[in-house]
Amino acid sequence: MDVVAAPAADRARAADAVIEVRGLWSVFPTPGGSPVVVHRDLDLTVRRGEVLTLVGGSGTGKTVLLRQMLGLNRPARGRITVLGRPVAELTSAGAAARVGMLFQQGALFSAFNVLDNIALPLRETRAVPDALAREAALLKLQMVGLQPGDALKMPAELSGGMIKRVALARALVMDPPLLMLDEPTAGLDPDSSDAFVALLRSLHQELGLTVVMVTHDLDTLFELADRVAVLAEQHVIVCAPVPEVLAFDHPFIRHFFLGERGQRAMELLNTRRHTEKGQ
Ligand SMILES: Nc1ncnc2c1ncn2[C@@H]1O[C@H](COP(=O)(O)OP(=O)(O)OP(=O)(O)O)[C@@H](O)[C@H]1O
Repeated sequence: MDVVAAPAADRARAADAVIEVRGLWSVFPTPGGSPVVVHRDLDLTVRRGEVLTLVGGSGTGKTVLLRQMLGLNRPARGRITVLGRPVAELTSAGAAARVGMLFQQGALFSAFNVLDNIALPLRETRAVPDALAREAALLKLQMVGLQPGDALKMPAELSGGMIKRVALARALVMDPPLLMLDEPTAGLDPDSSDAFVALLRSLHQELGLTVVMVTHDLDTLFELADRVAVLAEQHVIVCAPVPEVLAFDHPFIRHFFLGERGQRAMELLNTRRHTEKGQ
């Protein structure tokens, strides 16, 4: 029985995987010195429907890994598949229909108004008439909590929180099943950050998205993450729900989660959960 059951379980797990990273090596040359190995034989699986958060010390290669999972950086060695296909295919036209990306700074085009920024990925594919692209962009504008009256505003007129929302609407305009977020709350004040996290949480639930997120912000992590992948010593040392990660004995984990900052964030989260339960 076991002989038959094992491959079936493997197949089920593989079908559940939205991103698979196997045996990844990232190596960068240094001027005049020996090359820097950022990732060494790194494995990671992102499961359908989860919010997976990447954490690690500065320079451990979180952004490089995110860029590789988008097909923007080529690894020195290893295999990455996204939605069952080699990641290299993501650089082709129409990739925005499979993966939406929210870059750290929002990265809006300053010469385009809000609506045109959101519609851009749809227009680039030339797959739909312009009127439909505008309609889809307007729908996404409202989905991220902006008003129709914001459509004609220019990026320079927007607050930091609004820029993030426009960038999120653009990332979602082609209804991709997978969303990547690089430091989604960086640069936002605490209120805007809380509001943006609440928006991400409700969109994740409503749209059934799979989300990969890099963040240093513990409030954001505790609110959103189903699992946390910790990068250290050039690979993923643990990938699990927060309680299991906390039980993993490693200096980075102790410093990141259990230092003063981590204790504060956890207390805040527990108080919030307690209040929500009482309502
Ligand atoms: N194109 C490149 N050429 C050379 N080195 C690079 C390149 N891109 C990244 N690196 C190096 O790879 C390492 C990992 O960088 P990365 O930006 O992924 O770190 P990170 O974990 O995101 O750090 P942080 O938390 O500080 O943003 C760094 O040492 C960086 O200098």
